[in-house]
Amino acid sequence: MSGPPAFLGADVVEKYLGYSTLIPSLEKALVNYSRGKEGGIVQPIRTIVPVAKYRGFLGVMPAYSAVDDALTTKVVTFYETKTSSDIPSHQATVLLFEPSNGTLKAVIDGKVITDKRTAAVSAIATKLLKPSPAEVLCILGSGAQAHSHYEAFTQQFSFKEVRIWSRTRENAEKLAKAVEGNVRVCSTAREAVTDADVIITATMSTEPVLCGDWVKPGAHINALGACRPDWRELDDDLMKTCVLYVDTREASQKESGDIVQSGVGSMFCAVLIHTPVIIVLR
Ligand SMILES: NC(=O)C1=CN([C@@H]2O[C@H](COP(=O)(O)OP(=O)(O)OC[C@H]3O[C@@H](n4cnc5c(N)ncnc54)[C@H](O)[C@@H]3O)[C@@H](O)[C@H]2O)C=CC1
Ligand SMILES: O=C([O-])C1=[NH+]CCC1
Repeated sequence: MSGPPAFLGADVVEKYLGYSTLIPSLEKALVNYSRGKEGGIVQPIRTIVPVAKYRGFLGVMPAYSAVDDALTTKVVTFYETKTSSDIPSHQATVLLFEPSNGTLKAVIDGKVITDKRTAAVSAIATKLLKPSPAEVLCILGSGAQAHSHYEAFTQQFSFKEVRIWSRTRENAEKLAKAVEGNVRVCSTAREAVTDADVIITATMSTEPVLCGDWVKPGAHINALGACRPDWRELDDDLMKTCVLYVDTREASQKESGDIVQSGVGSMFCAVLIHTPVIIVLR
């Protein structure tokens, strides 16, 4: 009889899950996922259970990778309004199983994984799609995803200027103080995105926070916040004049409010809308 599962807490995940290994692993996982059956990854569209009474959601995200021989499920909860400052809006746990017999091998903190894997996927897309030169980075939002994206993007790229906007200026200033490097806190989203080459929208907004006519043609946008069909970050103008890239066609057409509520088009700037990609732990 195998022993109890290992427990890997947030501090361990934070220590050992670095972008230098995470990004190449995710690049392989994304390629394998995109190859369909040949890629050997089974990752059905996640199940989301609304907890309407509390404006929350429970997400269950199973996956099996034949190439890694890894069987896992992430369980995530996320709430539109925080009940207390010390409980994050998003909490997650990853369960890792022995694929040959189903034994639970590890219980792993999923919050740090979620923060880092989402930023890593945005960085992978940005590496491929950003304009050249790309000198100005703008982040809309100041929460956990904004922070992880800041860390990943300032490690992976060298921007001359980084700007942050948040609906609560104080939170944007807190993030700017918490990170290394110069950050300009902007008073409006429009000020932050004007002439930006790479834009990250990482808010939990249900209405657009980024308008097409603010965006420089050719800019690259990583839009990750609107992961419910009735949430939005990007306005119709932007959605109808962009080249749209998604990591998961089926999931994005079901979950992304920016896609569900607006439809898609094609023009200059590239937008990555990504829904969950589970990382396969080695
Ligand atoms: N695409 C993906 O794979 C993932 C997407 N997400 C989504 O990304 C978003 C950000 O996640 P976290 O940073 O973890 O959340 P968080 O709670 O740490 O931060 C949320 C940010 O959004 C801002 N915000 C909330 N309501 C807003 C509104 N109405 N207008 C403008 N700003 C608003 C908050 O001020 C805060 O800066 C969420 O919508 C989350 O569901 C999170 C994880 C993965
Ligand atoms: O992938 C994920 O864990 C989530 N996507 C949106 C909320 C949480």
